[in-house]
Amino acid sequence: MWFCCDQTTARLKTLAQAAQATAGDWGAMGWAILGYYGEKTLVDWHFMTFENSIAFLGPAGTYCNEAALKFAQRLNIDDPHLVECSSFDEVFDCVDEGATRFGVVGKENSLEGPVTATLDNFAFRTDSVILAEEVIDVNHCLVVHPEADLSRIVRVASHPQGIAQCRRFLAQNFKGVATLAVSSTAESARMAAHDPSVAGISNALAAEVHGARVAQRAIQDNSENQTAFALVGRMEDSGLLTGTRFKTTLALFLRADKPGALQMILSEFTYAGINLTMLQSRPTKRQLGDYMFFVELDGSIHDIDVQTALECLRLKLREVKVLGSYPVD
Ligand SMILES: O=C(O)C(=O)C[C@]1(C(=O)O)C=C[C@@H](O)C=C1
Repeated sequence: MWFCCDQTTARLKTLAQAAQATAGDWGAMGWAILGYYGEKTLVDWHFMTFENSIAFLGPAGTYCNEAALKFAQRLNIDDPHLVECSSFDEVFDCVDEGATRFGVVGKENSLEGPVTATLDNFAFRTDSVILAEEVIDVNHCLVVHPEADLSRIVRVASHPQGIAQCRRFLAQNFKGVATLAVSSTAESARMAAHDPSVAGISNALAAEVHGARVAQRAIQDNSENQTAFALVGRMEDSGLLTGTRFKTTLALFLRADKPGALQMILSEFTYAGINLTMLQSRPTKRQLGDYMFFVELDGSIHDIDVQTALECLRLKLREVKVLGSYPVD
């Protein structure tokens, strides 16, 4: 059921949550914003089925939204019920609390590296796992109010990753202008559409959805800018998607910090002939100087060589947590 209303997206979210609370056993209400035109919002209102629900970083038009639609296609979900969240933490909460079956979070960017907040969620907060990976091309635009004068911009807003990926452009074109970190790139487009003194960094779709104007395209420091997103879900759903190429992501916790600990880990992968695609150390959050490692490798936990390496590591480490073993195409 579609309808057009004169409510803001924030107010609609409150209404949708109230409807969900009263929906009871016969299913929750779901809704998706199809377009936002000034004060009017075109809404697709439906009964949400848990099976088709995907939480993503909103509002509409984020790169995460693009990834969620690609995952829906791979899952053969024709009418995904997309649930908008304001952070990746909230996406994890949706899946963990059973509000949605799936969630989509940023995992790694080709310019800025691993999304550490996502890795930390997997290592320390959630029992959900990575079910699949989808790589999205990131083409940032400078987006402004339709009547904005570029010389009067006093703030450039975006997701911290968006700002970091356009550092050179900002230094050359907005020297001395303050930057503002907001929850997503599309949120910065929404802000720009309402305030001529604020510019946003987002894709062209977000500008169109939220009523902003694209002032300049391709402003990222490197044209080869891509972000890998993870489909997050319960362990029971791993294996739902199949593919020809697999990756496995691990969180490795040492028994004790000692010389050669990292070399010992790496040598297990070398002996098993496994190619690593990412290595990241992160604080264990127990005490200063205490670190654990995230490792991503080519292969599946069903491969004999991966199983061999994991068995050896389990003998030597305090914990080997498999964050997911999933198809990448
Ligand atoms: O803000 C968005 O549009 C997002 O989907 C988040 C995100 C990220 O987490 O890195 C995704 C891609 C870009 O790298 C910038 C921001």
